Amino acid sequence: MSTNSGTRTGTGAADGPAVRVGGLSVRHRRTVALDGVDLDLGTGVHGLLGPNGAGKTSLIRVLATVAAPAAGRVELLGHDTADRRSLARVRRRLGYLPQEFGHYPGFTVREFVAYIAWLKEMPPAAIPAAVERAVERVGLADRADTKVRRLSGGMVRRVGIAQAIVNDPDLLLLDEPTAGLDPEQRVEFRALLREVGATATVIVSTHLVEDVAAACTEVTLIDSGRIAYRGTTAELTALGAPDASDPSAPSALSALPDPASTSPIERGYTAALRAHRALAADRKGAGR
Ligand SMILES: Nc1ncnc2c1ncn2[C@@H]1O[C@H](COP(=O)(O)OP(=O)(O)OP(=O)(O)O)[C@@H](O)[C@H]1O
Repeated sequence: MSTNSGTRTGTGAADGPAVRVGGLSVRHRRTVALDGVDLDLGTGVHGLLGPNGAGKTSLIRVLATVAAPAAGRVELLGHDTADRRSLARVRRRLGYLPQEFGHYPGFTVREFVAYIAWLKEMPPAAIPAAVERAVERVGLADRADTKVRRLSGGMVRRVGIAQAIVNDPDLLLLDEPTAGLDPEQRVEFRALLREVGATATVIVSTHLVEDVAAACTEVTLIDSGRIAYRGTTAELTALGAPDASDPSAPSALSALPDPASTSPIERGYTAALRAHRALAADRKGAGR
């Protein structure tokens, strides 16, 4: 199912979706990065796709509470983020890997992840075991005592993932997490995502549609600050290979990329984007 409303509720969360966003607008000076976005996201792994500059990072930064919206309502884990008093409570239950991941190169892997656990106000007695588990889950157990400055770029990225999951977050936000990971690590990482997404709400911004195909239950496609498509991964994939006799198939599918050089989900992505842009152009033409 595809919808432009962006409304899809949680899967089984008794207390409602972890993320509820209404009329969200984000600006960077005169640039409108997000324009009136409505979005509910519940338990599961959600892929956030879209072209460069679509607004993915802007959305993740607001959900991570590191940037404030220009307008709209953002409710995370049942708390309105406009209420400054509830922010600390929300942040304790958040995990966030920024696109530009800042770290302390002089810390060892273990020290750095423990430091983040402390910043997240985890009970001190629980920190050592939580750090070991997080470091192990990203495959860095044998590097736990290595200084971060001595790690490869992909390993540093994995430290970033470890610090994001150390507190077993209920809401995990990952901005381009697989950038720099080798194929073996990407496969492991996808398994980790699915594991975390079984009980938490995971939002992954990525350019790699194969990551989405392998790890995400649902996809949100953003284009020029608006929700262009929402659906399950299977639905987006099916959009790339429609039944030619289906009269409801969007005309945007008529000239999809060559199947020999693209995967079904890549074609689905292109189809969804084109359909959204055609609709937006029609609306603009009709003055709506
Ligand atoms: N600090 C900033 N100052 C000015 N404009 C910005 C800033 N950050 C983002 N923008 C603009 O906001 C829009 C959305 O950017 P954003 O980084 O959210 O997109 P994105 O989908 O994450 O892109 P990418 O896939 O390239 O990472 C773009 O037009 C971008 O140029």
